[in-house]
Amino acid sequence: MNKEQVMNILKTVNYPGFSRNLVDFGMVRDIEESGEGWTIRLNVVSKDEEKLEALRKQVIEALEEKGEKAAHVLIDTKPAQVKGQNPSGPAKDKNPFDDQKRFEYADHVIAVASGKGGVGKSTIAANLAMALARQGKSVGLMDLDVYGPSVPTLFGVVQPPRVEDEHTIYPAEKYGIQIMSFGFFIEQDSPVIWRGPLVMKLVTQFLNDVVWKPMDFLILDLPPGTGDVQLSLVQQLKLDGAVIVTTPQDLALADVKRGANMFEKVHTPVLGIVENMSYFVCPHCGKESYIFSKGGGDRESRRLNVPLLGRIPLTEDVMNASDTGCPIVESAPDSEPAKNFSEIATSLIKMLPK
Ligand SMILES: Nc1ncnc2c1ncn2[C@@H]1O[C@H](COP(=O)(O)OP(=O)(O)OP(=O)(O)O)[C@@H](O)[C@H]1O
Repeated sequence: MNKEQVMNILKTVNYPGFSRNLVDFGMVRDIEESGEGWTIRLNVVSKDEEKLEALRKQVIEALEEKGEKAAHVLIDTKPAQVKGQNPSGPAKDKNPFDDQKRFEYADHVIAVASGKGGVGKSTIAANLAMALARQGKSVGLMDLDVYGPSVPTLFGVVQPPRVEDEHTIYPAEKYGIQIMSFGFFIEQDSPVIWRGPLVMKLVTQFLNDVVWKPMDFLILDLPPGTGDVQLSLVQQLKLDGAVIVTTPQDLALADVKRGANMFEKVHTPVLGIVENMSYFVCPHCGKESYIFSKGGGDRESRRLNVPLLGRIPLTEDVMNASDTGCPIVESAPDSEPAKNFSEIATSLIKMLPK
């Protein structure tokens, strides 16, 4: 057997919890043969000894199944050196955000964020992408919500991205939007704790190894919250700005401030706030009720001195549209929520001229 054939065997070994193999993840560093058998060197950034041991076992078993012997499976757990990076690390007095890279395939990159989960961030990101597309913009949507990647469901994507090799991945496409999502690569019931070490690797791949068509806007659906994961994600590339999604309750609004602070740390302007589930529209009589509270988004936007880009009502139709894989902007473009999304898109286009 030669190295290429061993590499093919390693392609059958998925990283625990993921539907992607070690080779596609770029974890295989070296394959060598000695009199004793094969020595496989992997690079896996993880401190979870139990998982690393399970991985070693999987590699050994996969080789044995094909009649080959693995003499050593060596796993380097230090982060791999990124090409072109100074090996001694950044100079002490340098601002780390000076290294943020511009994403070369999009004129503008906008992050959609929320201080906490469940406020409808992904619904907003998906409909915003659609609303921009309906105004003639070419759009990509990158779902980086490692905890609950929902973009494939929101768009009803059945055909996942085509992975030609480790460095050639074609994004999925639906309603003219280019789509990449953690959801295409993560097994649904895999423990969240296993996902952490791979987040940055996937983001790097989404940015460098995906064959994107040039686009006007790239929308990032960030994971909810304002912790380290979010911070390191937005550190990866230069954003034009962020849209913070909130609901009108005071508690959710407190998170808006945290979100704004996070973006300030990475020198990213907050383009505005979107208040979701602002009011309830009765499906029978059309009456509007402010079931949470009224005017919270408005107050918060004035306090932070950023625009309130728009309010989206809580309606059955918004939810049903998402559940059936066709965002409301596409399924009912004349509906009130769709019109509100369209106004938000118009504001963003004005804020970010070509
Ligand atoms: N304006 C709305 N009207 C009715 N339902 C909505 C609205 N916005 C979001 N939803 C529903 O609320 C649920 C949560 O929405 P979504 O997944 O977009 O939230 P999220 O903030 O991205 O959540 P996560 O914590 O998973 O990131 C979904 O079932 C969605 O259809």
